[in-house]
Amino acid sequence: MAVSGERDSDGAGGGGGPPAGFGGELFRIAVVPAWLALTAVAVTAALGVGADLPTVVRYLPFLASLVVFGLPHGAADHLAVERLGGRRPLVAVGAAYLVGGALFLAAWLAAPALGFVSFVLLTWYHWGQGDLYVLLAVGDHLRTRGQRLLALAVRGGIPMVVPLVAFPEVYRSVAAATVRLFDSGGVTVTALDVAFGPAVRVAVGGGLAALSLAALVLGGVRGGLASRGWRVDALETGLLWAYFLLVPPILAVGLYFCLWHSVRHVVRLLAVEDGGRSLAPGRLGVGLAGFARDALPNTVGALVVLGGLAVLAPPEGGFLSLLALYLVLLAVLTLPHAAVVTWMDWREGVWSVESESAS
Ligand SMILES: CC1=C(/C=C/C(C)=C/C=C/C(C)=C/C=O)C(C)(C)CCC1
Ligand SMILES: [Fe+2]
Repeated sequence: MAVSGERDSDGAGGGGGPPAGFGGELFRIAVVPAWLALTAVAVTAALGVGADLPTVVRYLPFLASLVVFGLPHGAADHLAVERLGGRRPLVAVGAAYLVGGALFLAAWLAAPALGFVSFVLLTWYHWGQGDLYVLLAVGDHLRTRGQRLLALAVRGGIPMVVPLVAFPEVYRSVAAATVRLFDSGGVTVTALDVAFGPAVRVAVGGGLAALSLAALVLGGVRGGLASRGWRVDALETGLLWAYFLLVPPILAVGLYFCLWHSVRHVVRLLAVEDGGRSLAPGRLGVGLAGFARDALPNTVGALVVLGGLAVLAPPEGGFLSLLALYLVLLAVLTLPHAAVVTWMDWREGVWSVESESAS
């Protein structure tokens, strides 16, 4: 695996990578179950079963994410930094959350439409980096930094762009609801209207499709079509495209957030914690219980911040407006969380390649 092997003694930006054997455990625990779940939902949607799904069902994954995997997945960031040998983790991570979160909130207050766009771009980066780590753990077809950047762009882009291509009305209503929290006149959402028109949708959808193909062609050339990494990549890229094209987006993004992105991150944290011992068969329950304990205080803290946000930007009532409020919370938390994960990536050697001459 491209970033596997022993972690450097100081680990600083070195070619550490996921602990040995992590790829196999990650695959068994986090990767395959998510494939099965998302495939089942996509097939159900394709068959038209559940076309008239009650509204509440579409919102259920986001509701569940308040306590299961979603919101808690970032709540142990300070421990991850500590376990990877970062100095003064509580102070550093606490400051990142306070300063980063406050800055992002200020941006939402000053320019809500810009806040929404920045949030989508931030999620694009963060969900892309999450998948890049997993791809490096399960295979070795991403040999160069350029390929890794491309993989990040494709994997983060699918959940953010494909719903815009397939369900522009829902996308627009989510954007409008977040903007309305801060601007009751609703004037500023019209600034985004061009993004929901056919020209932009065809351009970004076509662009992402081209990037997806380019990433897979490059990966196939470098790693070989029979390599495990390439096969996983190709299967996941195809699955995610189909899933986000078919499944109503609030349901699709909510399920992806809980079952795909967050589960992968939690498994990464467990691997970092004890070199993957708690991922062994029969020990997972103990590992997950430990994670739940670690994440509990900050998850409760995040829920308190959600209450504070509700006072600052009162939702209108109704599921959409409540989701909008929750998305603002996620935005404010994701900026520092993505910064922490970027540090973890650097520490674990995600961007170090054996020889750039190979690129
Ligand atoms: C709900 C939803 C959207 C946005 C969701 C986002 C941006 C979620 C981000 C969550 C994060 C960053 C979680 C932490 O890892 C879209 C695509 C605009 C439209 C469809 C419905
Ligand atoms: Fe995350």
